[in-house]
Amino acid sequence: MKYSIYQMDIVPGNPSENRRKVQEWMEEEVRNSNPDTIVLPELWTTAYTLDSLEQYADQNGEPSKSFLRELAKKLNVNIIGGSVTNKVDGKFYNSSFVYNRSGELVYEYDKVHLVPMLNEHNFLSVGKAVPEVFELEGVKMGVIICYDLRFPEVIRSLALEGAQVLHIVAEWPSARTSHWRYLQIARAIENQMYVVSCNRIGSYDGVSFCGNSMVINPWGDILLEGSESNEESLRVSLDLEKVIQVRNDVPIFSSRVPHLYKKEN
Ligand SMILES: O=C(O)CCC(=O)C(=O)O
Repeated sequence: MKYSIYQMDIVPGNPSENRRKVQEWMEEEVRNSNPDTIVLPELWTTAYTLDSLEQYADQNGEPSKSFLRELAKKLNVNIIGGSVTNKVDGKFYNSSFVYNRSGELVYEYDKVHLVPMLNEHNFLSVGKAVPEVFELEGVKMGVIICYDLRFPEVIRSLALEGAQVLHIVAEWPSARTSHWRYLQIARAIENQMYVVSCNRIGSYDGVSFCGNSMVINPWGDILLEGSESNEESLRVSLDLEKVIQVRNDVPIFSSRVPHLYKKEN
């Protein structure tokens, strides 16, 4: 499966300008490298303009859903649609939408781990369910949003449900770049899955974001890594046989002893 990742800078509080940027980039990217799947970053329509949610957030996923659906169909490409702020039943969520190349909404997820360092609880609601597995081109995969990366239990559940690829859409700050990099490598090794991440670059409100979007194979090797501060298209092909090979070589899943693990509340 061929991927293109858009490590983009985001214009704060300007959804139509960000949609214009994304559309232009996608059209050029599909023309130049014909990927199967495209990945966008977290909150790519607005950046972290959480104090203006009423003004800029989607309503019931619109217009982002229509925008992504039409592009997926027109360009014949799967889209892991980063995430957007989204108002549903009077509450705001940080929501991710996944479309297949026929323009079908394959999966949607509202971020469940809200970030205390960004006061997300003051603005956003917790999603109702942890991430679940979906399929693109017959491959089982998952998507998480930024801070979710710190919660290995959620990613383990995806692996146990059969996910072979984990996507991470993010606005991860430069202040914690080392956590961003090491946690992704750890998640790839411990779950023996590909990790494909898309982080923004640039800054907003005094916070700079670290880029370093990554593709890591199930052995923990970094196949590709973005720069810290440039807008870039990152391109890679995933060999999914590698997942099976690593899981055979070091068969951690059959070594688990779940009956001995403590049940969590
Ligand atoms: O966990 C972190 O250090 C960053 C998380 C974050 O910025 C986010 O979830 O948007």
